[in-house]
Amino acid sequence: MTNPEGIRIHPAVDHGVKPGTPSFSGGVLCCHCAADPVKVRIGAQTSHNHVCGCSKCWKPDGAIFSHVAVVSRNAVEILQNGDRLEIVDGNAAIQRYRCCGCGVHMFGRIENKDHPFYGLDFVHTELSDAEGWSAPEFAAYVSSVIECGVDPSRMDGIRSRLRELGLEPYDVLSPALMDAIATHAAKRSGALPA
Ligand SMILES: N[C@@H](CCC(=O)N[C@@H](CSCO)C(=O)NCC(=O)O)C(=O)O
Ligand SMILES: [Zn+2]
Ligand SMILES: [Zn+2]
Repeated sequence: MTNPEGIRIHPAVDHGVKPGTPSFSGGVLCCHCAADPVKVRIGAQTSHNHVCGCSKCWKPDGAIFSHVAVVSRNAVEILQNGDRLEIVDGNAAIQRYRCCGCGVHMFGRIENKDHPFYGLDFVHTELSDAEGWSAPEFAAYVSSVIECGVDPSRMDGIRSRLRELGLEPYDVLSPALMDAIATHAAKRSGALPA
Protein backbone atom coordinates (compact mmCIF):
# COMPACT_ATOMS: atom_id res chain seq x y z
CA MET A 1 0.00 0.00 0.00
CA THR A 2 1.30 3.43 -0.89
CA ASN A 3 -0.33 6.22 1.18
CA PRO A 4 2.37 8.81 0.27
CA GLU A 5 0.51 11.58 2.12
CA GLY A 6 0.41 9.54 5.36
CA ILE A 7 -3.36 9.88 5.61
CA ARG A 8 -4.64 8.55 8.92
CA ILE A 9 -8.13 7.20 8.28
CA HIS A 10 -8.43 5.30 11.59
CA PRO A 11 -5.91 3.15 13.50
CA ALA A 12 -8.06 0.02 13.02
CA VAL A 13 -7.68 0.21 9.22
CA ASP A 14 -4.50 2.22 8.59
CA HIS A 15 -2.40 -0.95 8.23
CA GLY A 16 -5.06 -2.79 6.20
CA VAL A 17 -8.55 -4.04 7.01
CA LYS A 18 -8.54 -7.24 9.08
CA PRO A 19 -11.32 -9.71 8.21
CA GLY A 20 -13.84 -10.59 10.94
CA THR A 21 -14.57 -14.09 12.23
CA PRO A 22 -18.12 -15.22 11.36
CA SER A 23 -18.42 -17.38 14.52
CA PHE A 24 -17.34 -14.50 16.80
CA SER A 25 -19.96 -13.78 19.45
CA GLY A 26 -19.01 -10.51 21.15
CA GLY A 27 -16.83 -8.91 23.79
CA VAL A 28 -16.54 -6.09 26.31
CA LEU A 29 -16.05 -2.42 25.38
CA CYS A 30 -13.97 -0.32 27.83
CA CYS A 31 -13.76 3.48 27.83
CA HIS A 32 -10.36 5.22 27.91
CA CYS A 33 -10.33 6.11 31.63
CA ALA A 34 -7.08 4.69 33.02
CA ALA A 35 -8.73 3.66 36.30
CA ASP A 36 -12.14 2.09 36.79
CA PRO A 37 -13.40 2.40 33.18
CA VAL A 38 -16.98 2.20 32.00
CA LYS A 39 -17.58 -1.30 30.61
CA VAL A 40 -20.29 -2.41 28.20
CA ARG A 41 -20.79 -6.01 27.05
CA ILE A 42 -21.78 -6.63 23.43
CA GLY A 43 -23.23 -10.14 23.35
CA ALA A 44 -23.24 -10.71 19.59
CA GLN A 45 -21.26 -10.18 16.40
CA THR A 46 -21.75 -6.71 14.89
CA SER A 47 -22.82 -5.89 11.33
CA HIS A 48 -22.65 -3.05 8.77
CA ASN A 49 -19.30 -2.01 10.20
CA HIS A 50 -17.98 1.09 8.42
CA VAL A 51 -15.76 4.09 8.89
CA CYS A 52 -17.82 7.26 9.27
CA GLY A 53 -16.68 10.82 8.56
CA CYS A 54 -19.63 12.56 10.20
CA SER A 55 -19.13 15.11 12.95
CA LYS A 56 -21.33 13.21 15.43
CA CYS A 57 -19.53 9.89 15.70
CA TRP A 58 -16.67 9.58 18.20
CA LYS A 59 -13.17 9.41 16.66
CA PRO A 60 -9.91 8.62 18.44
CA ASP A 61 -7.25 11.37 18.46
CA GLY A 62 -5.65 11.87 15.04
CA ALA A 63 -8.22 9.82 13.11
CA ILE A 64 -10.22 11.42 10.29
CA PHE A 65 -12.95 8.77 10.56
CA SER A 66 -14.77 6.92 13.29
CA HIS A 67 -15.07 3.11 13.15
CA VAL A 68 -18.65 2.15 13.88
CA ALA A 69 -20.94 -0.88 13.56
CA VAL A 70 -24.44 -1.86 14.62
CA VAL A 71 -25.76 -4.60 16.88
CA SER A 72 -29.17 -5.46 18.34
CA ARG A 73 -29.95 -3.23 21.31
CA ASN A 74 -30.85 -6.44 23.17
CA ALA A 75 -27.20 -7.50 22.94
CA VAL A 76 -25.91 -4.35 24.73
CA GLU A 77 -25.48 -4.53 28.49
CA ILE A 78 -23.81 -1.96 30.78
CA LEU A 79 -21.47 -3.92 33.04
CA GLN A 80 -19.93 -1.21 35.22
CA ASN A 81 -19.90 2.54 35.92
CA GLY A 82 -23.07 3.23 33.94
CA ASP A 83 -23.62 6.23 36.22
CA ARG A 84 -20.75 7.95 34.35
CA LEU A 85 -22.63 7.78 31.03
CA GLU A 86 -24.25 10.94 29.68
CA ILE A 87 -26.22 11.54 26.47
CA VAL A 88 -24.25 13.74 24.07
CA ASP A 89 -27.30 15.22 22.27
CA GLY A 90 -30.79 14.25 23.37
CA ASN A 91 -32.25 15.69 20.15
CA ALA A 92 -30.17 13.55 17.79
CA ALA A 93 -31.69 10.50 16.09
CA ILE A 94 -28.89 8.42 17.60
CA GLN A 95 -28.52 9.11 21.31
CA ARG A 96 -24.85 8.60 21.96
CA TYR A 97 -23.83 7.70 25.50
CA ARG A 98 -20.36 8.98 26.38
CA CYS A 99 -18.20 8.54 29.46
CA CYS A 100 -18.18 11.90 31.24
CA GLY A 101 -14.59 11.18 32.34
CA CYS A 102 -12.81 10.53 29.02
CA GLY A 103 -15.46 11.49 26.46
CA VAL A 104 -15.45 8.12 24.66
CA HIS A 105 -18.85 7.12 23.22
CA MET A 106 -19.84 3.69 24.58
CA PHE A 107 -22.98 3.12 22.46
CA GLY A 108 -25.55 5.06 20.46
CA ARG A 109 -29.23 4.19 20.74
CA ILE A 110 -32.26 5.06 18.62
CA GLU A 111 -35.41 5.60 20.69
CA ASN A 112 -37.71 6.56 17.80
CA LYS A 113 -39.61 3.39 16.87
CA ASP A 114 -40.31 4.80 13.38
CA HIS A 115 -36.60 5.20 12.55
CA PRO A 116 -35.44 2.73 9.86
CA PHE A 117 -32.67 1.47 12.15
CA TYR A 118 -34.76 1.25 15.34
CA GLY A 119 -33.61 -1.76 17.37
CA LEU A 120 -29.95 -1.36 16.43
CA ASP A 121 -27.33 0.30 18.63
CA PHE A 122 -24.16 1.91 17.21
CA VAL A 123 -20.90 0.73 18.78
CA HIS A 124 -17.14 1.25 18.38
CA THR A 125 -15.66 -2.24 18.55
CA GLU A 126 -12.10 -0.83 18.76
CA LEU A 127 -12.93 -0.33 22.46
CA SER A 128 -12.67 -4.11 22.91
CA ASP A 129 -9.45 -6.10 22.85
CA ALA A 130 -11.25 -9.18 21.50
CA GLU A 131 -10.35 -10.34 17.96
CA GLY A 132 -12.96 -11.29 15.36
CA TRP A 133 -15.35 -8.35 15.24
CA SER A 134 -16.89 -7.76 11.81
CA ALA A 135 -14.64 -5.81 9.47
CA PRO A 136 -15.50 -2.37 8.10
CA GLU A 137 -17.06 -2.67 4.64
CA PHE A 138 -17.29 0.90 3.31
CA ALA A 139 -16.75 4.56 4.19
CA ALA A 140 -19.80 6.70 5.01
CA TYR A 141 -20.33 10.47 5.21
CA VAL A 142 -16.98 11.06 3.53
CA SER A 143 -17.62 14.69 2.49
CA SER A 144 -18.65 15.40 6.11
CA VAL A 145 -14.99 15.26 7.20
CA ILE A 146 -14.79 18.81 5.84
CA GLU A 147 -17.35 19.80 8.49
CA CYS A 148 -14.88 18.43 11.05
CA GLY A 149 -12.10 20.74 9.77
CA VAL A 150 -10.41 18.71 7.00
CA ASP A 151 -9.23 20.96 4.16
CA PRO A 152 -11.30 20.25 1.02
CA SER A 153 -8.08 20.03 -1.02
CA ARG A 154 -7.33 16.74 0.78
CA MET A 155 -10.50 14.97 -0.37
CA ASP A 156 -9.08 13.35 -3.53
CA GLY A 157 -6.26 11.84 -1.48
CA ILE A 158 -8.64 10.69 1.26
CA ARG A 159 -11.00 9.02 -1.23
CA SER A 160 -8.05 7.34 -3.01
CA ARG A 161 -6.73 6.02 0.29
CA LEU A 162 -10.16 4.67 1.25
CA ARG A 163 -10.39 2.85 -2.09
CA GLU A 164 -6.87 1.47 -1.62
CA LEU A 165 -8.04 0.03 1.71
CA GLY A 166 -11.13 -1.50 0.02
CA LEU A 167 -13.47 0.94 1.76
CA GLU A 168 -15.59 2.39 -1.04
CA PRO A 169 -16.33 6.03 -0.18
CA TYR A 170 -19.93 7.30 -0.07
CA ASP A 171 -21.10 10.75 0.97
CA VAL A 172 -24.06 9.26 2.87
CA LEU A 173 -24.38 5.50 3.50
CA SER A 174 -23.74 2.48 1.25
CA PRO A 175 -26.29 1.66 -1.49
CA ALA A 176 -27.52 -1.37 0.53
CA LEU A 177 -28.28 0.80 3.57
CA MET A 178 -29.79 3.61 1.47
CA ASP A 179 -32.05 1.01 -0.21
CA ALA A 180 -33.09 -0.30 3.23
CA ILE A 181 -33.96 3.25 4.35
CA ALA A 182 -35.96 3.90 1.16
CA THR A 183 -37.80 0.58 1.48
CA HIS A 184 -38.75 1.47 5.06
CA ALA A 185 -40.05 4.88 3.86
CA ALA A 186 -41.98 3.33 0.95
CA LYS A 187 -43.70 0.82 3.25
CA ARG A 188 -44.69 3.61 5.63
CA SER A 189 -46.08 5.81 2.83
CA GLY A 190 -47.91 2.94 1.12
CA ALA A 191 -45.81 3.18 -2.08
CA LEU A 192 -44.81 -0.46 -1.39
CA PRO A 193 -46.92 -3.08 0.43
CA ALA A 194 -46.04 -3.26 4.15
N1 LIG B 1 -22.99 16.10 7.73
C1 LIG B 1 -23.49 15.69 9.04
C2 LIG B 1 -23.97 14.24 8.93
C3 LIG B 1 -24.37 13.65 10.28
C4 LIG B 1 -25.15 12.34 10.07
O1 LIG B 1 -26.24 12.39 9.49
N2 LIG B 1 -24.61 11.17 10.55
C5 LIG B 1 -25.29 9.93 10.28
C6 LIG B 1 -24.36 8.75 10.35
S1 LIG B 1 -23.70 8.29 11.91
C7 LIG B 1 -23.17 6.64 11.71
O2 LIG B 1 -22.99 6.20 10.46
C8 LIG B 1 -26.48 9.74 11.17
O3 LIG B 1 -27.26 8.84 10.97
N3 LIG B 1 -26.65 10.58 12.15
C9 LIG B 1 -27.78 10.55 13.04
C10 LIG B 1 -27.39 11.12 14.38
O4 LIG B 1 -26.21 11.50 14.51
O5 LIG B 1 -28.20 11.14 15.29
C11 LIG B 1 -22.38 15.82 10.07
O6 LIG B 1 -21.23 15.56 9.75
O7 LIG B 1 -22.69 16.20 11.22
ZN1 LIG C 1 -13.97 6.99 30.53
ZN1 LIG D 1 -21.25 9.06 11.93
